[in-house]
Amino acid sequence: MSGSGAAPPAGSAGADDTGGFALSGLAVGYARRRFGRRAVQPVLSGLTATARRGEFTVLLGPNGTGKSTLLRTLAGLQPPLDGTARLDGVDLAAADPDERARRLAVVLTEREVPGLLTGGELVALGRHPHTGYTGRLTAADHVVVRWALGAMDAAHLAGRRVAECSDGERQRLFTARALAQQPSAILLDEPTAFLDVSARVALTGLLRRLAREQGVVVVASTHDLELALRVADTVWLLDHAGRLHTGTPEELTAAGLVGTVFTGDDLVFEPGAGVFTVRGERRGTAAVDAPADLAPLLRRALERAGWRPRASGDTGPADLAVAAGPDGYRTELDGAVEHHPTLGALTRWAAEARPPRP
Ligand SMILES: Nc1ncnc2c1ncn2[C@@H]1O[C@H](COP(=O)(O)OP(=O)(O)OP(=O)(O)O)[C@@H](O)[C@H]1O
Repeated sequence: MSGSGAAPPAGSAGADDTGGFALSGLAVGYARRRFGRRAVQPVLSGLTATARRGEFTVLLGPNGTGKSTLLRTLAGLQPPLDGTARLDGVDLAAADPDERARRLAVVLTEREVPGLLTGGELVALGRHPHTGYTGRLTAADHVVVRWALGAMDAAHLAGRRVAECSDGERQRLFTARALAQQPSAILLDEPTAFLDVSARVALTGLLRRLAREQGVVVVASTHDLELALRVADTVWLLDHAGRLHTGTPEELTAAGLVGTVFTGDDLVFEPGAGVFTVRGERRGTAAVDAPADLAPLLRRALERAGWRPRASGDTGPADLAVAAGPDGYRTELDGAVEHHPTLGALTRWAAEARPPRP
């Protein structure tokens, strides 16, 4: 996904700079008729939050907390059980479909694959809210379609059948279709799910740029926590009890909320580094002496082997001392010095070694 140099052609986005999404006392869930009576199954209730224009808002939460249900409700695809969700003051649940399509693009996880369409034709569908009665694309529409394909690094997929694309390629095309729509707001449900690591970073970067440069409201759910905490302007964090916490990534981290919601028996959140580490057996502390480019790798290898590496600059005593040299790695544990020719050999040794008994 390039997107960086290529500015999208001017569209409707950014026309109204007062708005964004506003949730007020919103309740979302499912209602169905059973034995002639309406049975309501709420998933989330009492949600109050905003997603501003020009900001990249990321929706986080453990499995089954209601992220997709919330996004579908914001998209106007299912009615709220209570309260309102407005985009630029317009209640999308009550708006007519054409009006909604001009304002809002949605990229959901569950979608039918239009098998006979080519990638280019699929992306061109994004222009339909703007093409009027005939549905014919103008030269300006084609420019937008080409831009959207290029922004998602999907120009080479323009002539390929969507049915013959991989999951990741399809994800790019559906996202390009949303870009081609040039909406005021884009909602995306797990947009990075099928993408490789560089495409994930590129897509999140593109979404953030779109928000900033075009004044678009972008709300995306993801399980890609570490990346989300790096790129989001605002986080909507759903906890296990269905409460929605909002703030910047640093605010929610400092309040201990990210750690509380996602830390489990095996996973622990390190607020300073903004990363999750696997909690395992702790063998003891390890001091690392290595060049700056090698030290983080060495620390991570030791940590996976069950040691607790000292932070760089911490010169306090440690159970294990590891020093990188030109011929490999020297370890000193309980007075015994050993030499390990490679990082792999050191890691295997560290996983077996035991700290001195107290
Ligand atoms: N069509 C449906 N009818 C009834 N209940 C549903 C329906 N779809 C989802 N649910 C329920 O709503 C709750 C929230 O589901 P939802 O898919 O919104 O969660 P999620 O946070 O997106 O989960 P995940 O992270 O696993 O994708 C779950 O308990 C789920 O079983």
